[in-house]
Amino acid sequence: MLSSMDEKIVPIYQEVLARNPGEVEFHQAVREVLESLGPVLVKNPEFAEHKIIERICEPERQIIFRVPWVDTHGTTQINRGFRVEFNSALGPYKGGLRFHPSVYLGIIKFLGFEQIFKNSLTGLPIGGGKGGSDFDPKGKTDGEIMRFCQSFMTELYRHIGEHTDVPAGDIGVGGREIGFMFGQYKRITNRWEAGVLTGKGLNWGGSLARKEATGYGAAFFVDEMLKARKDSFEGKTCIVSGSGNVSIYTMEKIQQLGGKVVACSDSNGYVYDEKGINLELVQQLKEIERRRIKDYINYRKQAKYVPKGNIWEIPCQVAMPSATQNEINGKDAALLVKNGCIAVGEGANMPTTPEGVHIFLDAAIAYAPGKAANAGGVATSALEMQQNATRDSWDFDETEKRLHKIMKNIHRDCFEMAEKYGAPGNYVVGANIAGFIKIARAMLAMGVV
Ligand SMILES: NC(=O)C1=CN([C@@H]2O[C@H](COP(=O)(O)OP(=O)(O)OC[C@H]3O[C@@H](n4cnc5c(N)ncnc54)[C@H](O)[C@@H]3O)[C@@H](O)[C@H]2O)C=CC1
Ligand SMILES: O=C(O)CCC(=O)C(=O)O
Repeated sequence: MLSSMDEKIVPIYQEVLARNPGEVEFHQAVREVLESLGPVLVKNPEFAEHKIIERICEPERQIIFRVPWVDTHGTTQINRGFRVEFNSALGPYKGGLRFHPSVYLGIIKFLGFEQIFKNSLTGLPIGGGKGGSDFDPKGKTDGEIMRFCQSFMTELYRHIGEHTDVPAGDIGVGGREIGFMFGQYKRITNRWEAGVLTGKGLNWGGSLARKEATGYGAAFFVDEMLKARKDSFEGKTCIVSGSGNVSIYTMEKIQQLGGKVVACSDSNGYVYDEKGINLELVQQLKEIERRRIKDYINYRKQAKYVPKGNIWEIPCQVAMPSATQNEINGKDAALLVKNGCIAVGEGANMPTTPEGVHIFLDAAIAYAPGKAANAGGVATSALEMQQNATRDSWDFDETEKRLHKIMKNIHRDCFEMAEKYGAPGNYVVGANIAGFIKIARAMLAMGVV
């Protein structure tokens, strides 16, 4: 248990378990939020009276659809597509699309649920949603990726729009996939509607700094936590798991802030480079050539590759999990703390198991949950929507400056809310309550809908 759940909230959680059987990741995400909300109901009994928590736990709409496509051998393939439109109290549904073989409804619902609170924390007018497919992009040709994306959009297009629901990328969905989906949306609807997707290419409606935003934002958030403890990244040894979009730009910003990243990974293993990870090499291997991280050691003699290794065994002062859910378990968390880790910032969504979170909180290290630390990505997506709506485009520095300010504000709100609710330094409590209260007030104002 992270902490005990308020007795008024226990039946709500039990109802969530009964209504959503087998969706373990969704249960985990709901429980983590509900465990923080007891004191909020004491101060705001109207939230209980109007069943705000029960309503937030039930998606407004869940769409599941067939995605048929033809592979390079002429064989028909069938995948399943999802879009969960979770909560639109604060704005159009907003959240990424994940293409990964592990995707099923429970994963999309956990991500969509997290997204509601994260988007609220940004202070920008965006509701929460998430989507994706069990399609595996690994090893597919560009032609196969294009045909899959076109088929996916051939159903999704009728549910999305700049004022309705605005998807973006997540695991397995980057600039290439967003391009194919935008092209198909434009073709079907006969509309050049920039605001329907974010993460677009820079010469057709995308925003500078969106690609970097999640990673930069996560590093900014950790920098704020360190500053609150009169410390900084300067000279710190850091570990960043993954080697995709979030990981690469987390590493870049850590290096700019004076930290030294010594290891990163992919789903097959990790590389350790005592001289510091060479980012240009990782970008070349992963972003351009789409190769495995093990190839890194072919170009850096002192580096070593550990197949199936556990990256959290490497001693570090700052850990930033940036790959996938539940990648840090209780044992990993205990080892990190024992090895001298003083700060953990989650670039990924829910990368730490409940046991791991409990260990970080008990050890009183600076621990930032994903819904706060990785909010810079979706925040910059909202900035992309602002630029699209005004047919404007800002330069990199301007956009990064806005991102930085948003992350500082999220840090301040979480920090102050944790203090106000009697849990100083607990960013889990701070993020859950700060995110929840804004949505709850909006839902109350809008009546029973
Ligand atoms: N792209 C975005 O803007 C945002 C992404 N996130 C979260 O960040 C995480 C990473 O997403 P992206 O970087 O966008 O995806 P990506 O597809 O660009 O990269 C994912 C990376 O994680 C690695 N990976 C996957 N499973 C792994 C495992 N079991 N062990 C080690 N490495 C593994 C992959 O090899 C790849 O390097 C996800 O949890 C995602 O939900 C959160 C906020 C925004
Ligand atoms: O930019 C977006 O809309 C979504 C980013 C995302 O998927 C996330 O925050 O987990």
